[in-house]
Amino acid sequence: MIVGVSLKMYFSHARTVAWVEEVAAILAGHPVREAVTALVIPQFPSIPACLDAAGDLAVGAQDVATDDAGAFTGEVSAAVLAELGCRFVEVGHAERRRMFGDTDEVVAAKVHAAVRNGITPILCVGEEERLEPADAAEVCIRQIRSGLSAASAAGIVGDLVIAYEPLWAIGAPEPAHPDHIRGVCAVLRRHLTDVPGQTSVIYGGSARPGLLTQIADSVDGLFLGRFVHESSAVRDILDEVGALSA
Ligand SMILES: O=C[C@H](O)COP(=O)(O)O
Repeated sequence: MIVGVSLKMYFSHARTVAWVEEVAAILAGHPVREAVTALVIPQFPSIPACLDAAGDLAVGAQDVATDDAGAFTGEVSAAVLAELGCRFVEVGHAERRRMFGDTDEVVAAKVHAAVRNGITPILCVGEEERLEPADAAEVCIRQIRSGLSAASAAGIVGDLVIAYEPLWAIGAPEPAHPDHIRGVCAVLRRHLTDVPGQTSVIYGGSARPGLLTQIADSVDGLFLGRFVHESSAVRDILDEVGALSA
């Protein structure tokens, strides 16, 4: 099970590090600590301090450059993220696609940059408007094929996490209905059996404690945001993982 958290741009640096220290302590004392991949994705400047405080928590980045080095002012390369110790990088989040112009081509180049530097991409996919699960899955599969196209053309195989995040459920009062999530993610999982490397499907979009229990047969974990800003909510989710595996 993957329990991933993006802190987006919500916290100060001090609060980010304090949150990571709290969650690292919760994880260290939890019986499922060896059965989960728990990861936090802070803002770029907080990454080194988070790595120092993370314990068994993995640390990721919220975005990555398409190129590894050169005249790309303001960008952050996968090479440097790998050098620091980041194991994951988020690519193609809806907010990046919508607000910062990350096209399908850019997303594919960023996935390629991550995998050629040994970092696992968390490729975010999801439909914009509410659709039936089969139609939503079709949109997502198209985004997955496109997102993997550059890495595949280069013959690079690496681990891959697909974050299924229907856009209408991000920042919403409620997550998508469990039946919808299960319907889409089951199709995505079947599709990924043909993709080389270790693949996982996690759900994000107003995810919170209690959801995993309802969708655990169809997902490999959660991608969380606002609803774990209180670190104790991470303990609740780890407890769910424990109950599910009991
Ligand atoms: O990266 C996380 C997702 O976009 C979900 O965020 P949210 O749970 O705050 O809606």
